[in-house]
Amino acid sequence: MSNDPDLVISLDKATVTRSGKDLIRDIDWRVEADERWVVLGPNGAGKTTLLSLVAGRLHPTRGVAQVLGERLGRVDVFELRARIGLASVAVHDRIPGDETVLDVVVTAAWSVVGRFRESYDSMDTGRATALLRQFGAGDLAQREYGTLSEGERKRVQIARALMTDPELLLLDEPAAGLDLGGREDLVRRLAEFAADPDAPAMVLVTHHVEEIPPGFTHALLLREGGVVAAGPIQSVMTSDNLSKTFDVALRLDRVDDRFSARAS
Ligand SMILES: Nc1ncnc2c1ncn2[C@@H]1O[C@H](COP(=O)(O)OP(=O)(O)OP(=O)(O)O)[C@@H](O)[C@H]1O
Repeated sequence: MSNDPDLVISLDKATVTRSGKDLIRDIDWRVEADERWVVLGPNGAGKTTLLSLVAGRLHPTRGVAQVLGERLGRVDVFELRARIGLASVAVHDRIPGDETVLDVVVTAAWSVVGRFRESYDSMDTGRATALLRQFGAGDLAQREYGTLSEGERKRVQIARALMTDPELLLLDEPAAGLDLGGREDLVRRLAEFAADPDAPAMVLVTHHVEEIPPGFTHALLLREGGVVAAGPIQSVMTSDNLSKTFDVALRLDRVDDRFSARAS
């Protein structure tokens, strides 16, 4: 086991098998504290499975998975999960629709400390409000979560994931379902956040190269449960690698730190 304190994720030949099928297979992956990764791949490639693994929601069937220095399968995942912020549809499904947005964000802290409180600490409320503002959802604090649009919910989920000041932030398709203006606004906010040296290590899953925020440092391309390429974003994000990943001839363009792709 590595003792490198900056190593946030360390997978060695990690494999997750369900119903006789390898959903991800022999994944070797290292993520350091100051890195911001994008995980890209087509439908069914295993992106969500990989994210669930590093979120401590799954154990590897084979191989070794270490997150924040703890080996999955050997550690109390409840404590580990408290150190990880996860924004995903799975989290959304557990949020009651009649809860106010502010409650949705503040209660992330409660579940971590594992105690019930009748009223908020003003520090919690202040932090939640600041996070909602940071991700463009400040005006929504008093709304019922169930009444929000998909794009609005995504912003609230990110604020909730950050409420506990996690050491690792996992974002599952944060821009999915957003309109063009909403996507561009969120990409800009994520880019600003990624540039903050105090921000946690990040892993962002997406299908679309347009959703990669500038400043993201590394990319992992997945196809059929295996890694096509992984490493610094400049060397991994090529037309060749992208074509292999999506199994279609693609041309990748990069302008001002933003990517776009089309069939070639
Ligand atoms: N419990 C399970 N048993 C069998 N197959 C499963 C199970 N869970 C997921 N799969 C399959 O594993 C593959 C990888 O799923 P996963 O959700 O990780 O992919 P993904 O890259 O996130 O896909 P998408 O982009 O469509 O969300 C898919 O083909 C899926 O149908």
